[in-house]
Amino acid sequence: MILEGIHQRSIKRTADGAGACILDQRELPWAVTWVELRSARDAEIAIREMWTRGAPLIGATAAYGLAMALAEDGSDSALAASYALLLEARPTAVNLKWALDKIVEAARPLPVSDRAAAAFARADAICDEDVALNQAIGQHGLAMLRTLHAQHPERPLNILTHCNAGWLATVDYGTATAPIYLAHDAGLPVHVWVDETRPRNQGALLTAFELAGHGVPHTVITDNAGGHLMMRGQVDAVIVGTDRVAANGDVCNKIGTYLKALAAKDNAVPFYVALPYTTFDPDTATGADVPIEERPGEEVTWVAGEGGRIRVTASDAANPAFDVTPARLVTGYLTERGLVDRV
Ligand SMILES: CSC[C@H]1O[C@H](OP(=O)(O)O)[C@H](O)[C@@H]1O
Repeated sequence: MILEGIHQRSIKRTADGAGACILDQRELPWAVTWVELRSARDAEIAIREMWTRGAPLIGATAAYGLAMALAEDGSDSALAASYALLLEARPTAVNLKWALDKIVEAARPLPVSDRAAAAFARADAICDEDVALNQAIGQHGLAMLRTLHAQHPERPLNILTHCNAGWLATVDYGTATAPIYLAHDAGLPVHVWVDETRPRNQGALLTAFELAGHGVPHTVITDNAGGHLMMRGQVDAVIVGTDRVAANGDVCNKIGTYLKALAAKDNAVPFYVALPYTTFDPDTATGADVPIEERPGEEVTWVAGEGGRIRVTASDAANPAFDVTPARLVTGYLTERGLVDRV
């Protein structure tokens, strides 16, 4: 059965306060399965195997993972080992290192006996802040959508999005989806073209789940249809999330984003990137310097489906999980501080 999901917090402290609960997103939309993480290793596995994913949510999950490590062993050596373990879980989303560094900053100056409590409190604050950041992105995005809709008040606004940058990629609300949720709730008529986003289909499986749950009109499309729709004037704006924006404004995001940006440029469709400050990486000069995760080829040759997975080819497969969209193709960056044309 295909379920629908109204937005909610996608990560929570366990009832005993000693762990973290996450949704196992590999099961969506067929099942809503909450999983308890009880150690840094649990968190590392959940991130690496994409039980939980999305740049800000990866950061929040790693933050709790490091807090759990400190509860087990608060020593400097254990902290360093768990930091390294979690940092290696996935290389591209800068939020992972950002969150781990915040936990170290909060805990390391304290006596060993006080470190775990401070780390859990900081992880809680990272989650609360992410929700507020995304709500602010949503408000600024809503203003932008109102301006766009004023150009075509007679019909809904058609927005195209890629992958999942929704509440399932963050602690709540999402980044690219926050303006969409707020527009829908404010009565601004919107329709979303949802890129399926091969090979893991985060769009078809997760974004569709989210939008259906919120009652937002949407249509799932193949990744290759976006350019055609833009050429036919059926896309008013593209809004995507990001895993890392470099100092020069280059945007690293799910594989296929760059091709959408090229099509948008060619068809004069505004291309917006929604991000909180935690996804901006001033220490990485350009997109060329961002580590691009290479995931297992099996994600290309096997397809997840209700009741299991089917193999679609016996061939080898390459699976770069992200690409880089040059800043020159970005119309604007939708941040918690507003819509800016450069970062
Ligand atoms: C709001 S960040 C969402 C970002 O993360 C996704 O990657 P993954 O599903 O592999 O974690 C994708 O790049 C989204 O744009």
